[in-house]
Amino acid sequence: MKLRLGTRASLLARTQSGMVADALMERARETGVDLEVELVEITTHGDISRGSLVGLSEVGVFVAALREGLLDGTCDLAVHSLKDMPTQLHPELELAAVSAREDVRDALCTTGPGLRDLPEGAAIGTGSPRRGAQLLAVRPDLRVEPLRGNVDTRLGRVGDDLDGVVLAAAGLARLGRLDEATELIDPEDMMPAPGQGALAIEILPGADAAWADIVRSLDDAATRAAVTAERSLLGVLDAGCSAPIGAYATVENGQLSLRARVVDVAGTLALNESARGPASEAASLGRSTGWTLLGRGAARLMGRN
Ligand SMILES: NCc1[nH]cc(CCC(=O)O)c1CC(=O)O
Repeated sequence: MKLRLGTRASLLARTQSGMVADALMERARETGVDLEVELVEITTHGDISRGSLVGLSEVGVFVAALREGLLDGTCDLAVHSLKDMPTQLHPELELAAVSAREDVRDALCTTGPGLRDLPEGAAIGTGSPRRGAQLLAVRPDLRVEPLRGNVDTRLGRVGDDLDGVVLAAAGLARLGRLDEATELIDPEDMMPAPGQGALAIEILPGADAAWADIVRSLDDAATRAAVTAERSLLGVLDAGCSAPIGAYATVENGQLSLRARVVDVAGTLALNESARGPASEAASLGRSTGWTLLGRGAARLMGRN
């Protein structure tokens, strides 16, 4: 049978979607299921909008159009960067799989120097308040400049009007351009975004076809538990991918370790929390850590009240 996989049109999105399509066809071959997967490009509001992420009122703009494609039958499955998904799951869709995570770190791309040896006052591009604030926490002298556009456009500005840019290592890796990272920033210096580096595959719920089970077999339990904790925390803080919040969970022998950080956009104040517990309790661990951060003044730090 032939499946239509809905994807955003950017090179990164098509590359990620192509990897999922290949993985599905490989699994199908292994299990003797006849399966072909073709990419269907769907244009999203997020690809068109030019403003900074902060200016976008809707959380998950990158995701909404793909979901529409699923619901109106344009595609059978949709691949999203999990980082871009709203913390609330869609009530009419099934999150069938969370893929094994790529490198979760943020990558600093410069003409040579690392974060600690950039020249005084260097201009670093990022549209993310989370990245901007954490850059300033390490190097208060840096100039954080707004940055949008696809990976190629962003990298093209390094050594042009910017001294560097910060991008997700996962995106660079998938595009085969990880060698352009000057430094993979230690999560202690730059806590990644909740869900960074993982892909999500959504389908219409309850599909009992053989293909749906193949999609579900791509799920990586450890990654799912980790991102569940991170996203539950983000949900309690009532925030999305443009918030100055980092969270990073790992799972080892069924034990989940979660670290989280809320920063003010100036990078002068930060709240750090960590928690450990069974991976099976991922959601409640994330929520309770979120409540702890709120109790310590996270909302005020984010400029809410
Ligand atoms: N918000 C855009 C976005 N969503 C996911 C990724 C990277 C891939 C990933 O995190 O899995 C990116 C680009 C970036 O942050 O540099």
